[in-house]
Amino acid sequence: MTLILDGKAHAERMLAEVAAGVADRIARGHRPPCLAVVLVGEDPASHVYVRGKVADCARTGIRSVEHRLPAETPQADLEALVRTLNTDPAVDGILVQLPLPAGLDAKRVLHLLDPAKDVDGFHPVNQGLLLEGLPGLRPCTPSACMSLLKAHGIDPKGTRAVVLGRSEIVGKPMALMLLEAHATVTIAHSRTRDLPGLCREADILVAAVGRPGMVEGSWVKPGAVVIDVGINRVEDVALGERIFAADPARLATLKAKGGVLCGDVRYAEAALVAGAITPVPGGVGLLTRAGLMANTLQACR
Ligand SMILES: NC(=O)C1=CN([C@@H]2O[C@H](COP(=O)(O)OP(=O)(O)OC[C@H]3O[C@@H](n4cnc5c(N)ncnc54)[C@H](OP(=O)(O)O)[C@@H]3O)[C@@H](O)[C@H]2O)C=CC1
Ligand SMILES: Nc1nc(=O)c2c([nH]1)NC[C@@H]1CN(c3ccc(C(=O)N[C@@H](CCC(=O)O)C(=O)O)cc3)C=[N+]21
Ligand SMILES: [Mg+2]
Repeated sequence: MTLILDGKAHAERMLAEVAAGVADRIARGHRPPCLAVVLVGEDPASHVYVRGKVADCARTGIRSVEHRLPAETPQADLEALVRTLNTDPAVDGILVQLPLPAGLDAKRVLHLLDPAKDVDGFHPVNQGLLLEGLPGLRPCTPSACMSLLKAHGIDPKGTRAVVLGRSEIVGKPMALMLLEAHATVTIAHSRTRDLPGLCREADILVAAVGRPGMVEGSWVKPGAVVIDVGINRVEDVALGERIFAADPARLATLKAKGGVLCGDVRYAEAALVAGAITPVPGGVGLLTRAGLMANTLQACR
């Protein structure tokens, strides 16, 4: 039997814990934690994610303040906003939604953040603390994945872990956290040779690539734990017919609605082989949001 690692259920547990922490602070006379969300431009997916984050704030008692800027905002104006939020004592956490519109330099903005308010864990100081194995604000997606493993009694110690993707926000920090948990970690990327063969050696396989259905069932070692971070919208029916060969319901939805969400893993195929697997949607995405709430409470404390 394949264990479905239910992100929704675990996100609920994480949110309940944050809500209790917030309530406790308020009961002790503190103001609620406050998260400032900076959203530049009109990327529809970013708007959906930000709406989700604001909803999670409301649920946990965290105050959220949205700053929406037009896509044409000059770099200097965005940086001025970040400086203002850095020094605003009413703001505990700052999230600059990525990707930024073309023409804006995300790295410069992230380096400017007060590390103590960097609830995404993207500032070099927080990255450095993670590298050193010290406490700090850690990236939400990989920490939520670790929390999900822990909640299901899955201990990475001694296992072979393969992380597909080496981005600053998912792949690299995920690999560091698995390493910290005593896995033997391989990081793969677009230049890696024989990806299928490498994946077949993984006891824990994390896919964070951004290519719908890239990981086929035949790439998964029997009994492996599969964590699918990818969130991709598939609209192309020809692509859907390939990646959803084992998933007629998903293919039907794609045809009926003109689009469907899909991870980097072919869920229906992989679930037949894996010992445990996260679905998309209903997996890591919701946990990332819950992780952000936990980081905001931590930043406030
Ligand atoms: N669930 C959640 O909360 C979140 C989900 N995501 C999703 O996760 C996915 C990855 O996001 P992110 O890390 O930001 O992506 P990036 O685009 O920043 O990085 C993608 C990584 O995948 C590698 N890659 C791309 N194509 C291939 C290939 N054909 N074979 C092997 N490796 C490949 C790239 O390699 P190289 O470095 O060589 O270019 C790169 O390291 C996306 O679908 C994104 O939407 C992201 C953040 C949070
Ligand atoms: N500064 C910054 N921090 C981020 O954490 C960040 C970001 N920028 N840019 C984009 C990625 C992506 N991301 C997701 C958050 C929630 C879901 C989520 O809630 N997913 C649900 C619903 C998916 C849907 O309906 O679209 C699910 O998987 O079930 C997904 C993806 C955060 N990111
Ligand atoms: Mg990226």
